[in-house]
Amino acid sequence: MSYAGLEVLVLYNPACGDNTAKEFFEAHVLPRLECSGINPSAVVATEGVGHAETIVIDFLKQHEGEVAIVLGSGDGTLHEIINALAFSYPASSSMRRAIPFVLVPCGTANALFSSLFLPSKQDPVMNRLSSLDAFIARSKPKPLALAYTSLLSGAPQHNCLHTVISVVVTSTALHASILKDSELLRKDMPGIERFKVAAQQNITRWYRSRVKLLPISSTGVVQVYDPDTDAFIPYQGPLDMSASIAYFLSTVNVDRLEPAFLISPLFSRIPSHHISLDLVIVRPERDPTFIMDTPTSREAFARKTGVLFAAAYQDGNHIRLRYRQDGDIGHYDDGPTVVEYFRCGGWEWVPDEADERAHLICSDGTVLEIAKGGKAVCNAIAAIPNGNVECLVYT
Ligand SMILES: Nc1ncnc2c1ncn2[C@@H]1O[C@H](COP(=O)(O)OP(=O)(O)OP(=O)(O)O)[C@@H](O)[C@H]1O
Repeated sequence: MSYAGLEVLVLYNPACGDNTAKEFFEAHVLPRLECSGINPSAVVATEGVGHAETIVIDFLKQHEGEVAIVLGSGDGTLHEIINALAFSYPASSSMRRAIPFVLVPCGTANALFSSLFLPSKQDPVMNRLSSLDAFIARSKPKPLALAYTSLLSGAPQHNCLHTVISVVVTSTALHASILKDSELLRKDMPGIERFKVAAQQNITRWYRSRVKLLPISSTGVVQVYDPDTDAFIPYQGPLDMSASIAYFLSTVNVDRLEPAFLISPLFSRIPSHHISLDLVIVRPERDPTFIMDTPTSREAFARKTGVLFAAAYQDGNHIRLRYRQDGDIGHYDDGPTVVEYFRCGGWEWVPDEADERAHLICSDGTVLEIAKGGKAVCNAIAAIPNGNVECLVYT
């Protein structure tokens, strides 16, 4: 296979994960490219937040032909780049460009990489080079699905104040709180343990909100996972719910947020044939022993959330947990599921004005805030809306 005419940008974030991207690129990535006869047009290290966007946009302006981006980072840097392609890349009606990414996981969680590549090789270095090897072998890159979220102002106008695209996760509630608080711990805890510490800090919070589930646009249906049949079935419940919510998280492209934390395991086990996202919700009010929202009931429920997370680390087993009549949770044959696992076209989240933490929203680790009285609307989409760029990944 020839690489003639292909312009390769090698880009890494030296500050992601445990700060070793530079060493990894110098020791493994650059030599491998050289051995394969691929001479990058540029090798650049990011210098701070937002720098990756500028580098990529400038590179694309300078190189109008076929390109590939070898990216050493976590999910956050990829998120920055995709949002720059969506919102800062100049519109050109004449040319639609494919931007394939070669992912070299150097970040903290690397959710996308860990979902795409299950560890198959003995050698962890070789595992990290899997996307690079696919690129060198010139395999066909596959398109990335996206979730498009609009943050709207309050009624009656509902003006769009901000839009953001996620390539991994869009969440509110506990996960958004974890991401907000874990960032403060990054310096002392470069690894995934900071997510666990932040989870403990937030485990007793509930979030008051109105939620609307949006159907998959090609079928008009919202699906829910049925553990009895181990399949998705049409959801017959109300699409609109007002509730206290402990956990609310949707994913595209991934079944996990960390190599072992399979929060949306059905993404890979029961693949969707439509443009959709997987949505995991935990509403404590489904607990048969729930009477009212008090500090004591939140404390008691926090233990169940702990069990649920532990099960997510055990091959995504949380989706089969059910309540017994006495409120105990386990892998029982009947009883309400602890998790509601939906496959839908999107969702709306309208936080209760008085609940400040319910206004947080996380998009691939970036935490944003919904305006007072406003709402967030998230939709699964196949491609960047301006239609100029298609994002792909070598697998
Ligand atoms: N030189 C730099 N110094 C400090 N921060 C940087 C630098 N370059 C990029 N960044 C920022 O680092 C942040 C984190 O990067 P990234 O998401 O790639 O890694 P991570 O958070 O460790 O991994 P993950 O998202 O998989 O958990 C990004 O928001 C990016 O803007």
